[in-house]
Amino acid sequence: MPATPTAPVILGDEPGSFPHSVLAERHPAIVRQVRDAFPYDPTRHRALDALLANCADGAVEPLAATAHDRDLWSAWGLGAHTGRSWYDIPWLWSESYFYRRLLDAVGYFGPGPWQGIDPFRPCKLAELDAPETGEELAALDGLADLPAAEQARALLHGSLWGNRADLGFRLSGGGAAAEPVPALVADDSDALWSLLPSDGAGTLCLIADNAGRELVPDLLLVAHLLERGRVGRAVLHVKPYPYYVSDATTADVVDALTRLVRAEGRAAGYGSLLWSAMADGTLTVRAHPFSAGPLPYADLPADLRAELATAALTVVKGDLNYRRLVGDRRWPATTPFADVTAHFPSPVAALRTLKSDVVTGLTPATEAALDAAEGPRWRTGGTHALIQVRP
Ligand SMILES: O=P(O)(O)OC[C@@]1(O)O[C@H](CO)[C@@H](O)[C@@H]1O
Repeated sequence: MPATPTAPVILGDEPGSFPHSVLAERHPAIVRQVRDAFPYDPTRHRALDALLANCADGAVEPLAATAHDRDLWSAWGLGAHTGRSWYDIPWLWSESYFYRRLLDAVGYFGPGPWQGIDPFRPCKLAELDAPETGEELAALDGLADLPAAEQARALLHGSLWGNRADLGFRLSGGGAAAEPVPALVADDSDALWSLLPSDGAGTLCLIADNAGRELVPDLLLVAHLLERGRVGRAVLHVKPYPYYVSDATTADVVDALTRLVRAEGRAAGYGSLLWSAMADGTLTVRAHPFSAGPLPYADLPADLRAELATAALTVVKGDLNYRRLVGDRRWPATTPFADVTAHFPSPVAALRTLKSDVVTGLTPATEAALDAAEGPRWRTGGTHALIQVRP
């Protein structure tokens, strides 16, 4: 195994593959869903219809000359990809740019009356208001009598499996499937805990994924670690604008915290703790432009790299962040996780349910058992999860 392994970058050009289906089916479905979610005006409808026609069959179009982030996207490869089919360029790039174009179509970047209106907010709020969220918060009270290590484990698993609640995934996947066996295809959780300094002074960075029913357990985990003095400070990285349907933005953090403080019992306590932690700087929210960029984390910009380098541990949540962490490539599943994350500036833990083909760090026996039991379905079904750590 070379020190820096490589594998072909995933494109969306293979009919019948999962990436192809996302471009050909999921993206048009998302445009239709967004068009129905708001009483948009004729201009917005025309723009959404144009995107609908373009995204499944057309070529990548440039941003307007006046776009505030045109230089950023140029630096991220827009010039090279303009005019090419959405299917023939890196899938990660196509997907990210699709969401950027969708926000253009709904007028998110303004100027105009739709500026700043998150087209996915109704779905995110519905999740926070769902009875299941209330049940999960109430279940927190039942943890109080457990030994500390078991409480921490339960909250870690809550955050991990919270990743299954992904609205984009549900659009085409039809919801979570039956309980997986084995559920965890890799479990480095002991290594994860060992990375938190015993003096409790370390900084935890959490690169968040989805809002709603994933962000709530993420916040509970952070609150628990702060409350127990396992970490001295936490930094929550969210997206600077709506992305991949349900990805968390600062507004979603506010909604989730509001939901927590209005809950009862322990959930409310954790909500207050986090609210105060934000006020005194113990908990910081960051929304770096790169967080919604189309590139892998190997290409972190210098400022974000330097910031993450100060963390005792960075927890990277979710499927997309996993793809960006290890590189969106056709890795053999047994490629060592440590090799493909060697570029990352701090010790790193990936918490992810499997919703795309990319996977690394499996043992040959685990891969063979999964293939034998399910064929390729285990890779994308969201029924399996992993906790992988590179110290
Ligand atoms: O990052 P998340 O929320 O866990 O998952 C994002 C996701 O639904 O979107 C991609 C396909 O569009 C896949 O990587 C994955 O299935």
